[in-house]
Amino acid sequence: YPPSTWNLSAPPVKRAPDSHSAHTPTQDEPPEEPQTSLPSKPDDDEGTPASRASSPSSTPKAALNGVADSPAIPTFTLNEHESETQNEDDEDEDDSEDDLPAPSFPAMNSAQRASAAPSIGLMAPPSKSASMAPPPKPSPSLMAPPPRINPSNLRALPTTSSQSMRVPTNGPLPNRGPVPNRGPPAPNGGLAPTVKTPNARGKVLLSPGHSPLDWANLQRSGKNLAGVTSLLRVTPSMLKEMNGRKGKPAWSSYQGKVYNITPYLPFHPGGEGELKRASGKDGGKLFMEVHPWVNWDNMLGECVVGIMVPEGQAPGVSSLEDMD
Ligand code: HEM
Repeated sequence: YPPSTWNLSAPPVKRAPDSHSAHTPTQDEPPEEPQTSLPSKPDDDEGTPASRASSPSSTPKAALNGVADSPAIPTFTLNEHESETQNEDDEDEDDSEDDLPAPSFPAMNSAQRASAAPSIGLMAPPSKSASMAPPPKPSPSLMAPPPRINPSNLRALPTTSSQSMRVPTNGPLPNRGPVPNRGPPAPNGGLAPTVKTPNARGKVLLSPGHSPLDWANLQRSGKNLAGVTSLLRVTPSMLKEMNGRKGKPAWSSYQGKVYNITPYLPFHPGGEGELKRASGKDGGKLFMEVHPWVNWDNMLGECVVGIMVPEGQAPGVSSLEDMD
């Protein structure tokens, strides 16, 4: 830091108490003046020492006015390098340095200037409007939003095929419309069942102890639900006689097997009357029209009587292999 230069140009006697502050010399000046005088300083540094000494723009106006009018005001010059050069050359001529231009601040060899970019000293200071301007905004290219991702690219799974594989959850289920062959079509276009049942699906209110769970428990109870001691060869005439009337059991065939549906009548969710319609004959068609999703053989597995055989064959079946 240039204490020697300061001592040469700033009289300590008339210095203000806070004159040691670096900003003191410029406080007496209009704020615009340093900015107007500074631009000429780098050019002067590049010029010859003679031109710098004679150029009024080589020193701040404070120095020009202060030296002439008020020597008590410390002045500094931007030609610090020149002053130091002269000091090195003429160290003994301390008095002659009073005529030198005021030292620059900060000094050319100061840490402030050393830390700054080398080109700063050669660059013109920004104008007042430029110094007050906000920082430049990033270019639009930097502020561009990220590219939008097409939502269709996020889902690789096909939607149409997966949806087509789904079972409709709130739509009408297949074969859950009105029970066929049960009267004229409904006035509303067949959306509601024509059969008067306690609910829309034609289910009936089962008596206590006849729930599906009760039927399952009954099948596991080991009771003889078929009503026969051995599997029978059932002819069509035999099946027709077992229609549930006159104290006879109700038999019904399904896919070549004959079942005793009598014990299941009070458990049938569709009601006894509906189930009796299949008595004494093949009930497969009615069954499939109403509820093809129901597993007949599983529901009536313990009610198997025998297999259907052509008319004229001897009744009685001795083994299950014949049924399969
Ligand atoms: C003998 C064999 C049969 C068995 C094991 C059987 C079993 C069942 C079962 C488990 C249900 C309830 C279905 C459900 O909740 O999804 C049901 C309902 C019903 N069944 Fe049957 N059924 C048989 C024969 C029949 C026959 C022959 C008819 C008509 C001629 C019939 C008419 C109905 C009706 C109207 C319902 C109520 C509507 C419905 O649940 O969708 N069933 N049956």
